[in-house]
Amino acid sequence: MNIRVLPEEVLLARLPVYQYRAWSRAWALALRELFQLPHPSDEGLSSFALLTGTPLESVGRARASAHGLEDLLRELASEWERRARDGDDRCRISMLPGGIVGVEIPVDEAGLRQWLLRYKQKESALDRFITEDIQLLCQLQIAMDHARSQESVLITGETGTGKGALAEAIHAMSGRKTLCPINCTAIAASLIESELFGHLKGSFTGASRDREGLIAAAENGTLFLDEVGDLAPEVQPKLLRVLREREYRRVGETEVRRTHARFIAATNANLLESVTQGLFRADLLQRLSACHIELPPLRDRPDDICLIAERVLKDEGHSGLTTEPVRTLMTRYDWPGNVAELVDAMRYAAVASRGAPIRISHLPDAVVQEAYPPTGTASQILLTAQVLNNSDIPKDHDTFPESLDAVLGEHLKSPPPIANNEEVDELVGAFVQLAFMLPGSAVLLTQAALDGALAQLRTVSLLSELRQHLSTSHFSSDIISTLDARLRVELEDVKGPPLVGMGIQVLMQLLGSDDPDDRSKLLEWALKFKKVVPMIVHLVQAIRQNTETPKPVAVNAMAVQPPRPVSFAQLQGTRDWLDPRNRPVVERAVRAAKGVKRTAGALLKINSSSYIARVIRAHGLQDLCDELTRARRAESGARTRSGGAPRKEKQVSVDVKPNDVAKGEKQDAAEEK
Ligand SMILES: Nc1ncnc2c1ncn2[C@@H]1O[C@H](COP(=O)(O)OP(=O)(O)OP(=O)(O)O)[C@@H](O)[C@H]1O
Repeated sequence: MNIRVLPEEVLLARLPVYQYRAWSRAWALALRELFQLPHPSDEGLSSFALLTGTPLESVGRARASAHGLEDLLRELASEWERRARDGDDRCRISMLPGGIVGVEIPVDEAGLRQWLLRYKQKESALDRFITEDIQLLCQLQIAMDHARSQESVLITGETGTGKGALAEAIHAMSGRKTLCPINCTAIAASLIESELFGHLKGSFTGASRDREGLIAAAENGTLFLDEVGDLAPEVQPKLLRVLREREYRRVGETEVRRTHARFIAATNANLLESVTQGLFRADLLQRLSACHIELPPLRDRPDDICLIAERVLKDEGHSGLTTEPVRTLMTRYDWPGNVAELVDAMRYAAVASRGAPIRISHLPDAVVQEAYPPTGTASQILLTAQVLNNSDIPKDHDTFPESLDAVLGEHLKSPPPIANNEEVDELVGAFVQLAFMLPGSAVLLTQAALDGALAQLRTVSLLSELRQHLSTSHFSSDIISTLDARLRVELEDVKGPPLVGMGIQVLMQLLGSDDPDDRSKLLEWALKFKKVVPMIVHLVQAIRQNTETPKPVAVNAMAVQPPRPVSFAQLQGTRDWLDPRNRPVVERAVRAAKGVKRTAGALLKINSSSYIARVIRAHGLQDLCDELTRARRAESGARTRSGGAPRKEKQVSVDVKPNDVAKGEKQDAAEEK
């Protein structure tokens, strides 16, 4: 339904208007559209209401407003009837083609202004309430019907559903004088009585002068008792008396006073339950709820969410919600804080988006995290991976975030299956890559990656990687500190034999810590970092190569193959040979070598038997070494048997004993320190 009321300036500009022939009783008609038009005539200005005969459809918030217009039309019609009875033939009600009916009543300018003002008051009071929910519309209608009466109104509903706003609207429509609000929770029980009823000087310690209470202040106005469920039990009988007898006494005074205030109370508590528990008087509840309005929570009227959100955004000077995924996400969220929370979230999004269309990443974290299933579950990781793998979304900086939003929105409609650990690991890699690709817009993904990474020990390096990335991109400091905290916890849990290496350095670099305590802690952690050192080394290399702009680097050693040394020569002097992926290179070298120790010693330039022991173990080369030793022994034995000069056997250190390893590692650690 459309309602248009021309602006006052136009109304008063006396523009020409139509001529009419037939008439009908305006208030008997169902309204569809109404205009007020000025009608200049010889006798002066006429007000003109134009309506269609189409039945009123009970949709939209307009219904509540229409109620106000119906009143106005009724007034116009009865005014017309009265004047027609008085023989004023300038009053006309006309039927236009298409069932349009006009009511034309001559009024002077002051009269027109008065009508307009009254209409505007009615219109604007409930205009704040945006809803297409039939239940809420009915409640607003009750509010409107009872606005002008004397009876008390009780507004109930969850926090943020608009109880305070409705109390104000009822007061505005009531035509009463002042609105005096009091929050029954915020005022101490000892003070509330004097606050409400007033007191006499000296009636209690601190009462240094006479004071009128709020009931007196709200004379001929409205007293709004917010959070009435918290009203102190000792005050309840006194308030009951006011409601019953309209009488009260100031504290310390015997004189009985009368009040003509109207009472509106609101609460998010279940007062019936409070009555059962003996916290609230049943008779007071009954008096307060002469008219009871229950505001439904936002989650029960999902269609309102986007309507209200758009209105808030527009009020903030934003163009409004634009993408479907954002709408989907917002309707998935429960909005425990109801409209108040929605209003705050939209104000936040309006700022975060800087005028651009609202995307998922512009919404507050709480909304996103709640609406998407909790990150860190395998299913969530898998979900996003499916999205990444199966969709044709372009992964460029400009369009990717929106298209990802769209695809995620689509996937959210069906719950994803559970992933196994390997999938998780792969997917985490994908996540992190995304985070690299989308600086400033992948908070959701990054958090998922973080949680996914936590699911597996061997992805500890991913955490470091993420940390590095986050610090160079636009993520909020909150996310970074969350990540730091989790990284620390995760590192604490890393088990395994100690290992010296670049881990210490790398971790310090990644965590950027100058604190000596932190450093020694890091050292401890790094010493445990057997498994991930190769990855960290790679990471550092990558970071060094990309100091200016962090590019998408291969972050998950399992999911994405980083550039690796391909020849034995490239392994020289490095510890990359511990990386399992280098096994073929190492194996080739060992096979080609005359002795394992010599080969390793010569090529890797590491004078530590334990280190060699580790490479053998890391690559599962024990069998190969045994085989080589046997072959060499056989060869030298054959040479001796054939009478050749016995050659001095080179020691091939393949029989690695556990003690050797431990000893060597300790030695390595000492050297490294
Ligand atoms: N249907 C609605 N359309 C638009 N805005 C609304 C609607 N309902 C509530 N609001 C707005 O939501 C905000 C919160 O409303 P209000 O403070 O009245 O809620 P409340 O129920 O009194 O909250 P509390 O229980 O926390 O006191 C206000 O800005 C109000 O104008």
